[in-house]
Amino acid sequence: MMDLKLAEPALLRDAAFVGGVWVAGAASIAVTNPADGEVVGHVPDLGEAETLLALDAAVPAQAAWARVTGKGRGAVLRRWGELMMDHQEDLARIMTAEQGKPLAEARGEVAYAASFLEWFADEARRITGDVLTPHQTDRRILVRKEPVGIVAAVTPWNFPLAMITRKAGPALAAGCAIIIKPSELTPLSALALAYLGEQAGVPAGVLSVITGQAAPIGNVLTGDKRIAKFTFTGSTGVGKKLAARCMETVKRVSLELGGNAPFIVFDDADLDAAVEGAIASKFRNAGQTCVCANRLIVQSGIYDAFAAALAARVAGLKVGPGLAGPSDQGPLIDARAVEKARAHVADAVARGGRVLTGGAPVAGGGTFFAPTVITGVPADALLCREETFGPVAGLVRFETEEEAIAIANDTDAGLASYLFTRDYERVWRVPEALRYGMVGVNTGLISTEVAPFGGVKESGMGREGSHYGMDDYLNLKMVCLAVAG
Ligand SMILES: NC(=O)c1ccc[n+]([C@@H]2O[C@H](COP(=O)([O-])OP(=O)(O)OC[C@H]3O[C@@H](n4cnc5c(N)ncnc54)[C@H](O)[C@@H]3O)[C@@H](O)[C@H]2O)c1
Ligand SMILES: O=C[C@H](O)CS(=O)(=O)O
Repeated sequence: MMDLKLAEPALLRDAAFVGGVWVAGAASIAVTNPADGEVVGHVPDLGEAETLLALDAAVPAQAAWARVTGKGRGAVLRRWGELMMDHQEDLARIMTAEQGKPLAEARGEVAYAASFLEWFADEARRITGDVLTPHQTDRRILVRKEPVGIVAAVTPWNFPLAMITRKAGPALAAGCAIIIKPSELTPLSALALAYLGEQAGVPAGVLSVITGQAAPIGNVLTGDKRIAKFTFTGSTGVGKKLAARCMETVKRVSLELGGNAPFIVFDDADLDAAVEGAIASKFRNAGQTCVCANRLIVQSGIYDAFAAALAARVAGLKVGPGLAGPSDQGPLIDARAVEKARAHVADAVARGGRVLTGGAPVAGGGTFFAPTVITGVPADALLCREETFGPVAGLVRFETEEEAIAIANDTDAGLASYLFTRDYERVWRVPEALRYGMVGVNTGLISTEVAPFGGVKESGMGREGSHYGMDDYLNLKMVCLAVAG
């Protein structure tokens, strides 16, 4: 088993957090490092029974938590975020070991994840309602905002901490309780987060983290009527299936699903800025982010210069295990991810694409794939139709702005999109024409706790982060009072 060299070894948990109790369970699941297959730790293989225990504990705990003042709830969230930053290095080492991202990226994610707890610590005291102008002189109308109740959350492996705090932050700020099923690939980060939440003063039952087989746990989280809201971050296919099941008990549902981001470079773009933006957007987390540039759509006049400059930068990216020293890119999460990247490259080449750099798995073990640039990619290649979720940049050529927008919008996804131009009218015109939840203009990095994150079309519903992020965890209650006229 790996020695993570943690300053606080207790952060590496081998038990799940069920209703305020650390539960070991009969069987366990090994968590392995994608860089070399070494065992990082073990977590309990829990199921329906333990999920019901968490839910039984959540019912009274949530009622009590909702009676705490917003200021009181905010103080616990703020302390939780502070403890995350106090343990930033340990949390980053656990994350890199189980997910693979370079240590510098993992440190960044710890800070990004903590920023949601800090943000929603403040939102907790700003939950306000309305007093409306009545329709009759003998009536008074109020609108209250109340916590939805018990929340179930299912989260992915690619951002093992941030995708949890982006939900737990607003949920606890609103006065909800939350039961989280993290990805079976990265449960150790989630359990370390729960350990710090307990230390921060999150009451027993308000937070549970259940590890184990997805289906039996998910059946309770999507089917039990005591759960008022279900929030999912993950692939579009799984999200659709789970959301459908939630409708049997008409739960509130928010979905953060897959993307297929266009990255449009116009002739008038700043070439260096566009190349750096493409590196930041395409190759962060080895291309395994939902907002990665998935199609680089480049105008003819700048195409060759952009392709050459991008390929030169990509060829210089250092690939290696995240805990073995500085690197720009770690392994992909598993062999299936490597195969998907390989298939997308093969399809693009079969359709006339030319590999300028990379194009294949890196020899020598682990699930490393060389950062890749391919030119001459047709807009209907697999690379453009599917979310690659790997370090492969395919360049599509276009002539006119109308053509670029048509190519960009030709997908069922609608999460993130990007454009690089120095034409100030185009800066307004093109974002208005793009059918996406988010648009980056002259930047490849758009994610922040202060802005609403989310998609349209089949990329999901609801928003996470910003004051908008509270809406999914609050119900509106109208009160109509008869008073003497
Ligand atoms: N929009 C966003 O904010 C966002 C953020 C991160 C990742 N994603 C998307 O997530 C995907 C990658 O993450 P992934 O591979 O973990 O996705 P995934 O859908 O395979 O898994 C996501 C979660 O769902 C769980 N799950 C799978 N089947 C289940 C079932 N039957 N019942 C209950 N839970 C079940 C998994 O265990 C995991 O915890 C990509 O498509 C990416 O775009 C989107
Ligand atoms: O993968 C999706 C995440 O939301 C990525 S980000 O760090 O929020 O951009």
